[in-house]
Amino acid sequence: MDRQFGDYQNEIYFNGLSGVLPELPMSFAGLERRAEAALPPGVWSYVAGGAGDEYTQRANVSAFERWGLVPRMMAGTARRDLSVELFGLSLPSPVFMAPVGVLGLCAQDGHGDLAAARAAARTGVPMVASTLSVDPMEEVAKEFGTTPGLFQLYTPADRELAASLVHRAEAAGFRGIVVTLDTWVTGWRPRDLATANFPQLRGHCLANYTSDPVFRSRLAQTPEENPGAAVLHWAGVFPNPLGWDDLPWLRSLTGLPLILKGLHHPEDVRRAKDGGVDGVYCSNHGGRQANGGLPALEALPGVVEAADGLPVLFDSGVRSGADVVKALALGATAVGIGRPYVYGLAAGGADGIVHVLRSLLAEADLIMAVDGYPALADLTPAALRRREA
Ligand SMILES: Cc1cc2nc3c(=O)[nH]c(=O)nc-3n(C[C@H](O)[C@H](O)[C@H](O)COP(=O)(O)O)c2cc1C
Ligand SMILES: CCCCC(=O)C(=O)O
Repeated sequence: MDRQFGDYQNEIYFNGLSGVLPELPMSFAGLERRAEAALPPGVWSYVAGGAGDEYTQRANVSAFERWGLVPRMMAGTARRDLSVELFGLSLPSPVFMAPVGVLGLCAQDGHGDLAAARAAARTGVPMVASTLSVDPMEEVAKEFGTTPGLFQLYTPADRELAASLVHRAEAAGFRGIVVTLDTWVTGWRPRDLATANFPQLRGHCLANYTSDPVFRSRLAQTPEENPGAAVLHWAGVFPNPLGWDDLPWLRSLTGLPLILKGLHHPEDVRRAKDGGVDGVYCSNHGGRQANGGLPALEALPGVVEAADGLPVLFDSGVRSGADVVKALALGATAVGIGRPYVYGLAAGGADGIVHVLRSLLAEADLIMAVDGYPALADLTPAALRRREA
């Protein structure tokens, strides 16, 4: 993104900033309210909720308040450059859509995965498409346009099925495989336990499995004939606690960039690096898996140091352009947006996602302009001060 200072104000007030819709809220709090009103209660509580009393989920967000960018003046920021090279891809900005299962259920037409892919095409913001989707990955990938997409793998215990999912992603044109390590079993999520509706929610998001030749070959009847048996079979192969011994096998599955999601400990980052991954992804799954842990942002500097030059993706708690800038300054190569774009989807479909992404990027760009950091390379830990609690 290369913009002239002042563009946003002119566009927003006089012409409308492309993609930013006056009828949708500009604040995260407003979006949250709009999404809650738009979604069925069970879907809302699934998306908005987290593990335990949601302390970690809240701490992910408040962790950003402890950091502040130190403004620099007369820094020649009339033009900024947010473009980034990642895994050999040239991206217009260092922002991506984090993988979200059940996206399909957050769209009025039931096709939220396709909506997110269309938003990726319109904004250049890549989508990491979840294994758990309403539409099969091949259909999702068709909507990406020229924006690259990544595939997020939940690694089933059935290795042939895992290989099939990865090879389908390669064939469909995905440009990287993100293996999520922290959700081989679902965390303690009181809101879902109370509504007890999440098995049904996930049952709707198994298109990547029910369309898979290996998965289908394991069933006595087709998923169309006996959907219940297909869901049960899925529930049997989903839980798969991977060990470091599995990394050579994972690595052997694909020549695409391989990224491990859920890493916090520097020792884990070093093991991943030694195992030949192309990137590490620091995330605590938005506080949905284990409560009581530190905010993901606290782990980021240690992950960056251990990654020692390997790209570091980050998510968990990013709610604004200011948060994006802070995560970049703490060393993230690219920053994942989670719940905000899901709320945009619920509020306004693909247009709602574009609205959220464009607003976030406009704010990040303006902060770089106003605070005197014209390039991503200028955003280093030295640009930040930490406020004690
Ligand atoms: C409703 C929902 C579903 C999610 N599904 C997945 C998923 O399928 N795969 C995955 O790796 N992460 C999943 N995540 C985690 C996100 O990728 C990301 O780590 C998280 O949303 C970041 O936290 P935040 O949204 O609070 O910023 C999901 C998150 C939400 C909110
Ligand atoms: C089994 C987990 C499914 C999707 C997910 O990752 C989430 O809800 O956080």
